[in-house]
Amino acid sequence: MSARVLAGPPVAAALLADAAARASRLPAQPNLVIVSVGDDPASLSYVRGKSRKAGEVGLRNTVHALAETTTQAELLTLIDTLNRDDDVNGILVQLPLPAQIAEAAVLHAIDPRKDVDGFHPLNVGELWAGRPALTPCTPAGIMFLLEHHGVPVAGARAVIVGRSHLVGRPLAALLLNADATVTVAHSRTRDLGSVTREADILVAAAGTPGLITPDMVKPGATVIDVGINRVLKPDGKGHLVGDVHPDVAGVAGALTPVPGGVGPMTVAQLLANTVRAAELQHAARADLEAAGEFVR
Ligand SMILES: Nc1nc2c(c(=O)[nH]1)N[C@@H](CN(C=O)c1ccc(C(=O)N[C@@H](CCC(=O)O)C(=O)O)cc1)CN2
Repeated sequence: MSARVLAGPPVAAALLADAAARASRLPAQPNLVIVSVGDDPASLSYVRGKSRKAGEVGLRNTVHALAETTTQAELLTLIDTLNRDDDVNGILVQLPLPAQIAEAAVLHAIDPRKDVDGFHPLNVGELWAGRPALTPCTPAGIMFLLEHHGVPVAGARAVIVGRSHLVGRPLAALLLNADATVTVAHSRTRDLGSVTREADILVAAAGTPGLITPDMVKPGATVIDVGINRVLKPDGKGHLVGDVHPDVAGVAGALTPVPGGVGPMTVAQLLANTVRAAELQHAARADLEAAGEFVR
């Protein structure tokens, strides 16, 4: 028997349709600013994809493509300008950044109300406290995908392989907030297979091609593959493969493909977060106006 395929694009389309409908009810089109630094081809391609999709759902957006040699001070100056601009609802800095720029300094500088990536410590703290927050896009997209496909989360044993700030850690908080019993495994976990075999929901986010093999999966489990690994196959061509070995399809109950699984959810969730940020900013302004406060 082969696992049910949890395809991303139709679910991403549903999320985008909802974001577009909510955006159309706002007094102004939400405005997203995307900042990239350097020439990494994959990053530039993700940025183009985000900008294109934003336009498709009716969001205003601007891309600042900065040179590889950009200094941290220059990037922080740009972020300060964007923070102060009331017409900007969302700010995203594409990762990774070149070595001369400290990622934490940049992510901490973004106004948490415009932090559509959900990486600012204030948003991270709210998420772990179980309160509403702007939430990192890949983990939030995975939760939407699970819900859309009717995968039960409450009471499920969830195992995440990978403890990154982009995926593993925030996804652990989201699954915990949704009443799953969560284990985070990583490169130092002993006997990884004995841990992963416990999982009703297994998330592979380690960045290691084919790490999860059929013997590591409980029969019938839902397996979410977050890996995006570019490898050279024997045919001499470059291919995109996940962290989950293809033979896992014979054991799992449901499986996300790579490509076409979690990746499209990341972009859709970014645009949903941008609309959410705009909604919250408009509501805060309306509250101030109702209280007779001066609003710029
Ligand atoms: N500031 C951020 N930087 C990065 C994030 C992020 O969420 N915020 N995530 C990743 C990259 N990423 C978005 O930025 C991203 C990765 C993959 C996809 C995607 O649609 N993948 C496709 C395959 C695309 C291909 O052929 O390369 C798929 O899986 O089907 C979208 C966005 C790191 N940086």
